[in-house]
Amino acid sequence: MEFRLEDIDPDEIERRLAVVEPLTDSVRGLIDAVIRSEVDDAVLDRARARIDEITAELRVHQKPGGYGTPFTRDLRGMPWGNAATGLRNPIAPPLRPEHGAGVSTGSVHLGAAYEGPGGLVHGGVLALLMDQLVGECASTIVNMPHFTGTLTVRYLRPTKLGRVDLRAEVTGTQDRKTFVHVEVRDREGVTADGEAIMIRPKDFPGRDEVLAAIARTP
Ligand SMILES: CCCCCCCCCCCCCCCC(=O)SCCNC(=O)CCNC(=O)[C@H](O)C(C)(C)COP(=O)(O)OP(=O)(O)OC[C@H]1O[C@@H](n2cnc3c(N)ncnc32)[C@H](O)[C@@H]1OP(=O)(O)O
Repeated sequence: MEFRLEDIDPDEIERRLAVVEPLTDSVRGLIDAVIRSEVDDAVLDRARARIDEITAELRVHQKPGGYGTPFTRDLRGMPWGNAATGLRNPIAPPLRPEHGAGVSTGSVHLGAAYEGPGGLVHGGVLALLMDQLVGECASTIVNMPHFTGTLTVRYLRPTKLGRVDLRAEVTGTQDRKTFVHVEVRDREGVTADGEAIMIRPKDFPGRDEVLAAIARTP
């Protein structure tokens, strides 16, 4: 877990998102089209060549490693490379969690890119989404970043591709540990649930900046 302060204002965040969110959405569309296209091999070959050209163009100037977790002085997070929520990550569905009193929720549309057994959501994808939501739930409610120490998942019945809703709730805290219950539903009801033990790490890169930003936020 590495946090990095990036001192930009809300207008600059919106400006960047106005450019990258449509790009990310286009690539999500591309991923879905590659999986489901039934065009002939020549068309697929031409598509590959054009995609390779675009990839080369984007690689001219790149960050080393991952995108990281920048945040602003007023603690607005920009984890745009995150595998579950990243607004610059076409692999992310993306989950957009909302946080209330002790509860976090989020809904996603899981299409062909998230399939495990035919027509059903991959169990690892559900664990990914649960992991993210319990992480944000514990971090937001206790107001400090938390790592997942243990996440136990019970797959109760198959989850159909399509709309999936998640809900996480803090059930207790003990020193640096926060306990979170999480549930997943498809259109027919609960399909999986989980229990997480979230740990507030003693130290992590950017900790002092995060603490200063928390102190500044009302
Ligand atoms: C608004 C403010 C926020 C700002 C906004 C930020 C938002 C931020 C959102 C982040 C959202 C991320 C969402 C993605 C969630 C992931 O994906 S996190 C990535 C997956 N998890 C990991 O990589 C964790 C890897 N493990 C570790 O780094 C370390 O083992 C840990 C978990 C930090 C614990 O290390 P530690 O602090 O040295 O632990 P330690 O002192 O040995 O033990 C402390 C206590 O925890 C218990 N414990 C330790 N390890 C475990 C374990 N694995 N399982 C259960 N219990 C354990 C110990 O038994 C001990 O309990 P007590 O004896 O006190 O009762």
